[in-house]
Amino acid sequence: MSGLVVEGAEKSFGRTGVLHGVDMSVPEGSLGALLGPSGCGKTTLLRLVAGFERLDSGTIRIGERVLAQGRGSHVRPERRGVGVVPQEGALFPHMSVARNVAFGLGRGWRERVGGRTRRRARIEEVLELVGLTGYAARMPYELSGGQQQRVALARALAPEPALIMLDEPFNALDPALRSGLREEVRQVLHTAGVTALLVTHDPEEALSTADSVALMREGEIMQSGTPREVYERPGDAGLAKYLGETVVIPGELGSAGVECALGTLVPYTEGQRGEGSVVLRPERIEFDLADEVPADFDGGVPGRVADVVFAGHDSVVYLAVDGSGTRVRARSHRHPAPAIGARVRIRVSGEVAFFTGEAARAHGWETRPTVTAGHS
Ligand SMILES: Nc1ncnc2c1ncn2[C@@H]1O[C@H](COP(=O)(O)OP(=O)(O)OP(=O)(O)O)[C@@H](O)[C@H]1O
Repeated sequence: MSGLVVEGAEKSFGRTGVLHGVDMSVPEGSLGALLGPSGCGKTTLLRLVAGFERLDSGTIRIGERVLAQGRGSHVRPERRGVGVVPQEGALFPHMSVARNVAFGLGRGWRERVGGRTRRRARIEEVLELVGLTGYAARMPYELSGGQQQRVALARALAPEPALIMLDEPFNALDPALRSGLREEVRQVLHTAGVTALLVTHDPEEALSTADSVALMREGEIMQSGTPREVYERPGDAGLAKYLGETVVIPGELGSAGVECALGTLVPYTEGQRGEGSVVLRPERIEFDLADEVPADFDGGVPGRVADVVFAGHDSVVYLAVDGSGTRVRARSHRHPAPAIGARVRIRVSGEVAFFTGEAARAHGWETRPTVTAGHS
């Protein structure tokens, strides 16, 4: 295995502790995302891995090759075999695309093979990889923002690095371009088979692009896993809210499961017995119109449609649970959308999160609308 491994990384600037024992890994040939809100320490970790900053303690290695260990051992950035695609303005404006891409190719690449230099062949190879064959003679100002980022990626890939890091690479692009380029970059990295780390504060970007996600908060990795694992099984309420829309309702954990307004639900968390918060995704709340349910069906809880909001490809449906004063937000693909006032039976599919104490708090860094059950 020669993926990236970070163990116990600590870093302070003066008296300000920024990283507090970061453990993270990206398996060889995969794309990992380092995801967290602004100021949590992502750039600091990227700079430590690239060798632009020195560790206070901990280890950074690629496979068995140690790049940095504590304050003592520090391989110089140019010897690390780590490529970085910076945020924006990444290209040298006075150099052609070919010269930009060739920038990191040292002497070894001047050797001639079959009548042309390895350098020339490599430039063509990486430009083809990023879909820019024929652009070698162009100047950066002749390219769109998306094309410039693809050249920056080609430049980082050219010297065949052991690791490539992308620092918020899509930030400067308009949203319409972003998702297309993300998908292209994902494919280029997989085709190249290079180990890569995407640094971003955008949950959707991390979840849709990476093979694995490490969630950073205040200088610590709070949770790591596949995008599906961290989205479906967040480690606390704050992480749940940061990663997507949530429904939060009060509940109590007993021997049969969590008792709450939506019935007795099965928790995946190992919460303590007693009162706390049930946290789930709106798309896990399902409902049937009461007149479609057989009279003897007693699953779910009864309620009514309190409101319906058109959301393009689906609808947001607010459901009021009978006798509890609880209103929850669900999503529905029904056409036509259910009528306001319609009687329903509400069910929850799968397991839910149940958090108590500190884990139930939101930490105030969620980026998405939170729908806490209100009273109707
Ligand atoms: N050279 C430095 N000297 C002093 N403080 C620093 C230095 N670099 C970073 N910091 C501090 O470390 C903290 C983390 O910064 P960092 O840039 O790593 O966060 P980030 O998660 O990358 O944020 P962003 O997404 O906004 O770039 C911040 O409080 C920042 O002010």
